[in-house]
Amino acid sequence: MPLVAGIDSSTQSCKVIIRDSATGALVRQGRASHPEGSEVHPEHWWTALQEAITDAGGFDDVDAVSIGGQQHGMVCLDESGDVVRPALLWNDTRSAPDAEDLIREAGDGDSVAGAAQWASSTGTVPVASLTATKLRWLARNEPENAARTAAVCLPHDWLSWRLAGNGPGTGPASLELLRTDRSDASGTGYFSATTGEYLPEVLRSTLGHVPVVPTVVGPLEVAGKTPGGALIGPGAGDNAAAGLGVSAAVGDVVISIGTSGTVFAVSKGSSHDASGLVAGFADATGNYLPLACTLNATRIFDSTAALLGVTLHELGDLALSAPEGSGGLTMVPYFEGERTPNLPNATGSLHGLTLSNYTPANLARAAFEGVLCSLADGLAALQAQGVAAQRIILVGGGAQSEAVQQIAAAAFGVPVFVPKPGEYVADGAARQAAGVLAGTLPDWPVEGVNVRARNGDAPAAFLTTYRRYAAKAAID
Ligand SMILES: Nc1ncnc2c1ncn2[C@@H]1O[C@H](COP(=O)(O)OP(=O)(O)O)[C@@H](O)[C@H]1O
Ligand SMILES: O=C(CO)[C@@H](O)[C@H](O)COP(=O)(O)O
Repeated sequence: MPLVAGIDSSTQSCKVIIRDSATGALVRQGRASHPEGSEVHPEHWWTALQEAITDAGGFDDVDAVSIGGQQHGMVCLDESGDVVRPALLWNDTRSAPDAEDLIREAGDGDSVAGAAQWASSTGTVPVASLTATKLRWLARNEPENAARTAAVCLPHDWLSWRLAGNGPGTGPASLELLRTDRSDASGTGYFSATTGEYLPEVLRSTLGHVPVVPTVVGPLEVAGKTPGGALIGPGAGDNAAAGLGVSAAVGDVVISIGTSGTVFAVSKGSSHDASGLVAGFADATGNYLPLACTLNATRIFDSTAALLGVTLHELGDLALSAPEGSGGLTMVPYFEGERTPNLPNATGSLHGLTLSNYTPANLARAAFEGVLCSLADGLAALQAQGVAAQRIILVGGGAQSEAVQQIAAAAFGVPVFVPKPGEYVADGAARQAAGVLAGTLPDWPVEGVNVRARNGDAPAAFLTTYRRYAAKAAID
């Protein structure tokens, strides 16, 4: 049977999965790390992709490949195809004032009217994560780099273009070969998920001119070919790819716990949340993907484990040894500022300390409860937009932790399904590649376990306490 490859070029690493296109059986896999930071030169992603492909045994026998990538990152190319400056990533908050300006401008000085206008035209109210706000930042702070920018694309678009043999020095004609898909384009702020069209007026008002942007190809269309002859699929934003990887259907809400925390659902209709909590993205199949994204997820576990001098596994054990509610400790995890709610300058906080509850176990549990409560707020925002949540599907690196699974079930108040450990973004990309080969998406099995909260399906009391302190953080 033909083999297909799926790639997840995420914030922290690059993962390659090779599967049998008919059965979905795992054949080989590989990975490589990305550098830290919210400003990264795309060449590092290309190097990591080469390493991960080699680690996975190469692509010589692979017939089709698709890439899922971290969303929103601003990749600027000059006329010759060279990268103009390091990419600003989704978690870089320096363009927060530009997001505010864009909202105010759309409402002729009235931010409420401006937010409604953005929600209606693009589906999403701008925050610092969106590519459009980064373009405005570039034009304002580095006008010479903005003027040199002949094309703008996203991490997955750029990697697909490199995989097709384009790159630095391939010239202006090669810029016309940039391809993307609707799911990733919908996270730029200069594309309407509803009409499927770019908004050149937004590009002009942010960058100062209209650059080349990747052509948007259909869900199973061929976007190019590798020099070795493998078909390149359209790819997708990583969240949309994860939706494909777990075969999410209407009624499922996927919660991904990685560097970002995301809460999203496949929906038949577009969403236009003027409050800005829910982004009105598109999915990778022709439907929509209303999504709430937080900036603070597994890095809170990483930093708490480092502080306590334990491994992540030990951190989970410690958390599970503490009582629900962490003995009265509450962590609001806005360590890196926050995107949902939109508080780019916020900091994290720890509340309810007493001499008796200040223990490693309570601190560990408070970190998990804080992150999962912030995602419960994202879930509530989706539900407020009319999304039905019959089941949560938990994915991402953090989902492998038993503490995350247990506390998620208590915080969300909805049955939780945890697919067996895997790389669901790369799997979704591989499933898309198989669809490109066959003309239709294959049905690949998704095995996993159901996790129920000990106290049934009512959200736990610690969520109420968390919300009180999170509201305080919003006022501060
Ligand atoms: N047992 C665990 N407990 C908690 N977190 C974990 C565990 N195993 C992995 N992780 C977290 O998973 C994260 C990586 O997840 P991943 O989804 O690959 O991230 P990204 O897609 O953002 O690069 C790491 O930051 C790590 O903290
Ligand atoms: O900004 C968003 C979604 O809007 C993030 O979900 C990024 O797409 C990064 O994802 P991870 O690397 O954390 O998986």
